[in-house]
Amino acid sequence: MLAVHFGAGNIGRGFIGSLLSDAGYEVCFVDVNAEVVDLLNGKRKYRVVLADETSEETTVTNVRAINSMQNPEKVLEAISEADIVTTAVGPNVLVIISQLLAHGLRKRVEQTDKPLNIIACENMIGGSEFLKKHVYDKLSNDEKNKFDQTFAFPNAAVDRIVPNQTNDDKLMVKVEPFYEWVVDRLNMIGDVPSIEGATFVEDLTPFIERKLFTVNTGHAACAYLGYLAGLKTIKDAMENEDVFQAVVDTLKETGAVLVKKYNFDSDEHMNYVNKIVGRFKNPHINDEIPRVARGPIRKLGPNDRLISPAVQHYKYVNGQPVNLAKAIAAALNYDFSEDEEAVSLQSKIKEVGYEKTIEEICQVPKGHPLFELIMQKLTK
Ligand SMILES: NC(=O)c1ccc[n+]([C@@H]2O[C@H](COP(=O)([O-])OP(=O)(O)OC[C@H]3O[C@@H](n4cnc5c(N)ncnc54)[C@H](O)[C@@H]3O)[C@@H](O)[C@H]2O)c1
Ligand SMILES: O=P(O)(O)OC[C@@H](O)[C@@H](O)[C@H](O)[C@H](O)CO
Repeated sequence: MLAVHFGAGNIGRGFIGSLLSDAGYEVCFVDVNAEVVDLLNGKRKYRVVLADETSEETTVTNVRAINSMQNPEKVLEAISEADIVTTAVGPNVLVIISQLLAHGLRKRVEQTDKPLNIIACENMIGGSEFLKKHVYDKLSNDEKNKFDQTFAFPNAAVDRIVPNQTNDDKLMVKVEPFYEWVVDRLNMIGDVPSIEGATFVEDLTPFIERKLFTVNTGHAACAYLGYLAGLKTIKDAMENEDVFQAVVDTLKETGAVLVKKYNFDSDEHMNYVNKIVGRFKNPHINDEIPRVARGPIRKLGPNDRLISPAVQHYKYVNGQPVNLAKAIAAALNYDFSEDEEAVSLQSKIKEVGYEKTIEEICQVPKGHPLFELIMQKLTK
């Protein structure tokens, strides 16, 4: 069995690649990082180390890699032979890989009608659907019909904190022990694969919203408020009393939305929240704030971890999402000079002001109560 996985980065090697290899797949990574590709092809294995008191180590074997810049035709071949395709490249890069994927799938349908699932493992709602849209934009109507019979793009939620790696062994990945991979079973094609550690569910929406609006909202609040407080890592920020309290209060707001919307048991949800807060405090992980804060324009988008739960708060809960608004204001002020999106966000604010930026990037119109609340937090 062959798995083609786009993105041999933190989550690609540290989570998805590792689970797929354990499930018996040969994992063929596709990446543009020549160093990582060459190392994977040289060693054909890498180490995954748990970030806890055990430092338990496993070796992921049966792996290889293709440099998609140098050898795009090899990627097409691999896609033709694949039993599953997965990605963990970041939402913006999905648009870029959709070109090669479309070519690969075209080549594949000429050779076989074997069904194939393509699963985007990104932190976004509807990631695989988004990738499908970009692939389908490149197809004729005939091709679209053929693809509909053969390929599926089930959405997924992925959860495992994998910080940026600074190990001497460039392939080794240090990961937290916790992980969760949930895939939308109803939108799959063919047999559901047997992958230990992956869960296939009939309704993904509660899972992805619970994950994104708890783990990622909490993470984002911690990172943006921690950055403004001059702190360096997520753990440092969680040790700061004000940031810690703001994270907990923000998660109470998203929790209220989720409990009401999905009828979750509120005690069980609080246990979930407490577990996540514990994960942020993991002393064995050195997760720097810029990794978690990366891409503030994406994170301030209307369907992402800050704006979506804040807007939904008005629908499902009485009262105002004051803590979410505080985190949104902190995100708007994120000015880290090494983050491209932070730089363009700040120049946009300078050029058109906060009001237009909130309307255009967050898509919260003037007149919406959230708009006023964010403006209040910005001037405080
Ligand atoms: N790290 C985590 O804790 C974590 C957890 C859950 C989900 N995710 C999600 O996984 C995705 C990847 O995150 P990450 O932390 O692994 O990032 P990363 O930067 O470590 O990995 C991304 C990889 O994609 C590669 N890449 C870039 N352009 C490419 C292209 N055109 N073709 C093929 N590969 C390309 C990069 O070289 C890199 O190896 C993101 O959507 C992120 O939100 C991350
Ligand atoms: O990957 P991003 O940029 O969407 O978000 C940064 C972190 O919050 C994220 O990578 C978490 O570590 C991960 O989602 C945990 O499962």
